[in-house]
Amino acid sequence: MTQPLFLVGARGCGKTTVGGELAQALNYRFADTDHWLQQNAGMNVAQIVEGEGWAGFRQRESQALQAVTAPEQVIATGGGMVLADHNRRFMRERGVVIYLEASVAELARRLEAFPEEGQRPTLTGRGISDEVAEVLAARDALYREAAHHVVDASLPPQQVVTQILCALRLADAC
Ligand SMILES: Nc1ncnc2c1ncn2[C@@H]1O[C@H](COP(=O)(O)OP(=O)(O)OP(=O)(O)O)[C@@H](O)[C@H]1O
Ligand SMILES: O=C(O)C1=C[C@@H](O)[C@@H](O)[C@H](O)C1
Ligand SMILES: [Mg+2]
Repeated sequence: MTQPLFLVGARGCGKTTVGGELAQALNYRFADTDHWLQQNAGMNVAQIVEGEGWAGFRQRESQALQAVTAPEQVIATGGGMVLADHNRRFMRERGVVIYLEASVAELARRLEAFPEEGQRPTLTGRGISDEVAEVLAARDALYREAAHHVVDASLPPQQVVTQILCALRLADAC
């Protein structure tokens, strides 16, 4: 199997963290669309949104997705990558898409501990817990629609990696 692997899910579900460990386990390269686009723009997400609005950011993240997609690549996407129908279709057609599912409580706990405001400016103007609940309610169906596999992302990163390897039939002890 050499297809790119796309990790999707809400802010804080662990796409970046798990993606790096998954790439190591498979000896694949790792790319993160948020990191790619911030480097390419010379601005962080908050600065892009301030200058270009969310519409400008969304355009840049679609470009990032196209730019980093390659064989033997694990790709951590931004939490809103699935909003565009063309991104969902592109990921499903070009590779294997994995939804890292976690509860609102778990996501809010992680985001409160590690807010990284430069990369995660507010989406709704609400507090973290209310925002996570509102955004997940709106997007959960899109993550599921995009995904070939759903894994439990509330477990420690190595266990999430194992679940993914099992879903891909790349591990023996599942
Ligand atoms: N499986 C896990 N168990 C415990 N903590 C985790 C886990 N995965 C990630 N974290 C922690 O949660 C925080 C958010 O993780 P990460 O940045 O990987 O999420 P993300 O899905 O890439 O978010 P974003 O959509 O904003 O890019 C990090 O500080 C990370 O250490
Ligand atoms: O959930 C979202 O819409 C976002 C998640 C982050 O990964 C970044 O892509 C950005 O902050 C937007
Ligand atoms: Mg990330």
